[in-house]
Amino acid sequence: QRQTRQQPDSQHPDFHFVWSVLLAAINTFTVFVFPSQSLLSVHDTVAQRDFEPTLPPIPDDVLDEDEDSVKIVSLVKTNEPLGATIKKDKSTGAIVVARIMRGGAADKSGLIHEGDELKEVNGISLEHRKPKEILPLLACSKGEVKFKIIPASFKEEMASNKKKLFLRALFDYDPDDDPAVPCKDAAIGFKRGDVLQVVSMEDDTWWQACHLRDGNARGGLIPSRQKSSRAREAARRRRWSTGVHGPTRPPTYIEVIPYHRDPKERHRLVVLVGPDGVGVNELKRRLLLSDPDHYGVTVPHTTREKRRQEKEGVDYHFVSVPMFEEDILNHRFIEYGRYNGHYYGTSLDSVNRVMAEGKVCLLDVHPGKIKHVYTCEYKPYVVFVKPPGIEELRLTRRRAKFICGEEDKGSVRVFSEEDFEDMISLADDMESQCGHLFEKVIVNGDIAMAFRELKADLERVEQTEVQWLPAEWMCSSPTKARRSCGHLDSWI
Ligand SMILES: Nc1ncnc2c1ncn2[C@@H]1O[C@H](COP(=O)(O)OP(=O)(O)OP(=O)(O)O)[C@@H](O)[C@H]1O
Repeated sequence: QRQTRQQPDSQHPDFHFVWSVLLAAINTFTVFVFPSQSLLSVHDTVAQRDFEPTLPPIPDDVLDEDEDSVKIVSLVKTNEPLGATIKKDKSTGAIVVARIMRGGAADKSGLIHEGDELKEVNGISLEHRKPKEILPLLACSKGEVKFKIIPASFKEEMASNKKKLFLRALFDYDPDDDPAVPCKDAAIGFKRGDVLQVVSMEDDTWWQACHLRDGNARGGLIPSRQKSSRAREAARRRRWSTGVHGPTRPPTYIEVIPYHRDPKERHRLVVLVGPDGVGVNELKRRLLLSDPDHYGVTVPHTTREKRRQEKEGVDYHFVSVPMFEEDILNHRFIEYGRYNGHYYGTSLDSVNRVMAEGKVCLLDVHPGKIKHVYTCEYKPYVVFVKPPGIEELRLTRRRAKFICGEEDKGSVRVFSEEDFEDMISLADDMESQCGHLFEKVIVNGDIAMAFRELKADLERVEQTEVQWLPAEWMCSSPTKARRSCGHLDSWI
């Protein structure tokens, strides 16, 4: 609680304000004004006796105004009129202060302004009332008149907050390498993954944004979505002259919003994706071994017979074909398939089970299946495991063996040159089609280095105070959606 006393304003000698500002958790503040000389002397006596003004209690109902900042203004009625007019806002139906008469009581108090929304008078709600019904309420009140208002200034601030737009860049940008930038000094560079606050989108081709990491950084030019999308499309065409990559536009920015994880909340789901044989399983295995109490993996479902050494719920959930098919129909699988005549699949329930144990669930799926968990419920942190260049693949995988696909009936063999080429080409496809979903890219050259980088990154994510999540996840919650979405498509 903060208390200040203001000296009588020399321009308005008949007014003296005693301000009691109660700062409540939701930015609610209460202002009381006692506008008369006689009241001033009475109050001074009280104040001298008590050594400090006593604070009036916070009205109980103020805290219910979850979303808005409410101001309570108490005016002691004199013979003087308030000196304000009110009207009904046509678009919202709210009662707002239309005019403040110069020199009138409202003007002198400095506490009621044009555009302020009147919510209540003396505890009576003004909702659905016409202005002419409100005037008698004021006329019949005696002594103190208490107004509950939403200040226009706060409404403006809220409106501007709603427009705050944060984007995560999905590509690296260096103005020095961009011949099209109108002024290199006015532009800012960024790396894929950086979060930028967009401050102006007035120009179609060059937006203004600042880096979030540099506190009070100045805004600089960044290529707009339209601009960067075209530039990246052209670059991609230069790399692949054939049209094999289809018409998908390269991702540019994704709209994000801040998220503070409560320690009581579940951990984010960690999704590992990459082309076959790149090392997703190897990295998952190493993570599990490094901290089995902290990391967990899903138990798959299968319709094949249980083998003697296998345990139900540990190696697999063994289920019948009709049960499996029912789960397919009920969309309970993130991914499923048939192998050697049997069904295998990873269910959402198995993910939930690991997460409910308080563990970080490690899930590896085909990138096309990420959509099943791309929600606020799972808040997936998607890591793309990428192969290094072909030289490094040859060097690092000399002794590695991998399990081949269905055609070879699961045989184990060493990598061929063709495997390496396929791995690189598949990784390129994945990146161009799903790159906007990847929050981290790990190049798996040296396995020990890749593992260290992955582990450190996952720890960093857990410890980071503010994480930036795609705004589209929050659209399922109406309150948050109203705050964060609506001004742009979620990924742009
Ligand atoms: N960086 C690396 N250096 C050397 N060998 C590696 C490296 N990463 C993985 N391997 C080896 O490559 C083989 C394939 O790896 P892994 O099984 O993890 O691939 P994967 O991405 O899970 O593919 P799949 O889903 O097809 O099994 C394994 O023998 C693994 O030990």
